[in-house]
Amino acid sequence: MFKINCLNPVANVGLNLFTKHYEMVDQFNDANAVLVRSSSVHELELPHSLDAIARAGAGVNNIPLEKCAENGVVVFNTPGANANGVKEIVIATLIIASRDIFGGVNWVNSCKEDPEVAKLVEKNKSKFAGTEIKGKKLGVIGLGAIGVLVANALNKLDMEVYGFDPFISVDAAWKLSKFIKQAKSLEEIYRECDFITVHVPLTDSTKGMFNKETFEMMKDGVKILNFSRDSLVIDEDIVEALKSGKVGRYVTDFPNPKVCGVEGVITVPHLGASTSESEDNCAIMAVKQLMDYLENGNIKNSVNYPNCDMGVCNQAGRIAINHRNIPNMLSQFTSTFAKENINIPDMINKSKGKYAYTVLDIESPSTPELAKKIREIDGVLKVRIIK
Ligand SMILES: NC(=O)c1ccc[n+]([C@@H]2O[C@H](COP(=O)([O-])OP(=O)(O)OC[C@H]3O[C@@H](n4cnc5c(N)ncnc54)[C@H](O)[C@@H]3O)[C@@H](O)[C@H]2O)c1
Ligand SMILES: O=C(O)[C@H](O)COP(=O)(O)O
Repeated sequence: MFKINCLNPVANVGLNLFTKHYEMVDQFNDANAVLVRSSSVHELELPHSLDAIARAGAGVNNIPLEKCAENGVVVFNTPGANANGVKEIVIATLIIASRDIFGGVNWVNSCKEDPEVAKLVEKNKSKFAGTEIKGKKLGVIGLGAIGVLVANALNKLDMEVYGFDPFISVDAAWKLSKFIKQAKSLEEIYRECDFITVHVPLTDSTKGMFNKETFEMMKDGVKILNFSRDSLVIDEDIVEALKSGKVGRYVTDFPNPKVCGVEGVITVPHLGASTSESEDNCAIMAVKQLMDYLENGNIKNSVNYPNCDMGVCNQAGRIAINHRNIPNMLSQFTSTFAKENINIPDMINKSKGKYAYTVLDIESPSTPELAKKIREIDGVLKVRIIK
């Protein structure tokens, strides 16, 4: 029986995929696998029972990836599963940011008792006039699952779109419209664009990428959309830039006390992926990935271990080993089986950075004694008996 803990509510359509071999548990400490959305895992102690964490979503900055890898805990996310939800809210708020729609709506609400409201509207509407997005330059930073959809969609709405992503995947490049202009540097985006939308993960290198110096390079009145992560932007600097008029509007999905209520800021309560379609997609993908890992040892869409697919085991035994990516591991594994006179008809070994993963199919059922012998090899982080 596999024990599953949910740190956040996850859509039922995903949870319903768990079979009778799974049990939902309330405690993180009892779990073999955990489903999470944006709750932080950083403060939690990882129990020995824990084999995997699946982030039903894209961003994994709420999970200690290295600590998990060191403990043989595979972390998954669900690439692209909520990208359309984010694309749609970016389009909506980009248009909202180009006109004073919220200002106008709030003003009309404040006139609701006035019987002359219709006349007042016609007299005052010019105060809330804006500009169209057609023909304006949009910079899309990060051309992954979301960035590509955003770039293509807003180009179809007649914006002149510039994309920047030095690490663009082949897959994303295939999906990108030929009408998207390739910016050679971030500076080009900053200098050229009327609107800038950012779709990169929060990492040490992207943290604080929007700051005093970068705002100075931008066009006066530039409108910035952040549906990625709070800490990509230095709050004090953007508040200053809004006050001076350097930045015209700042749309953020990550409200915090420094930006809430500041004039020119449009705060959205982290709604990018909060559509039933995105929530369902993420839950289904996360649960399927967890089940395949727990039942077969296969890894798909992990952010701290390599992908690995051995299919379903049709041998007597299967053993899965999370280990360091260092010399001489494979020979130690195979010689352990050789000493027991156990044949290995099939195996796979993959690595990702400092970590590696090996799955061995063997001609006799795996035993706890065998697993213990493998676990004692220096560099082994976790051993699981799959069969
Ligand atoms: N607001 C929401 O609800 C919501 C929903 C989904 C994702 N997100 C955030 O959006 C981010 C992107 O999501 P995604 O699904 O598109 O991820 P993704 O991994 O498909 O794409 C990220 C892209 O950013 C690029 N990149 C990385 N560093 C870069 C840099 N310094 N400059 C330019 N490009 C860089 C990568 O090459 C990749 O193509 C997530 O990491 C998450 O933080 C937010
Ligand atoms: O990274 C993500 O996928 C988003 O920020 C969505 O987060 P959520 O699942 O908490 O809505």
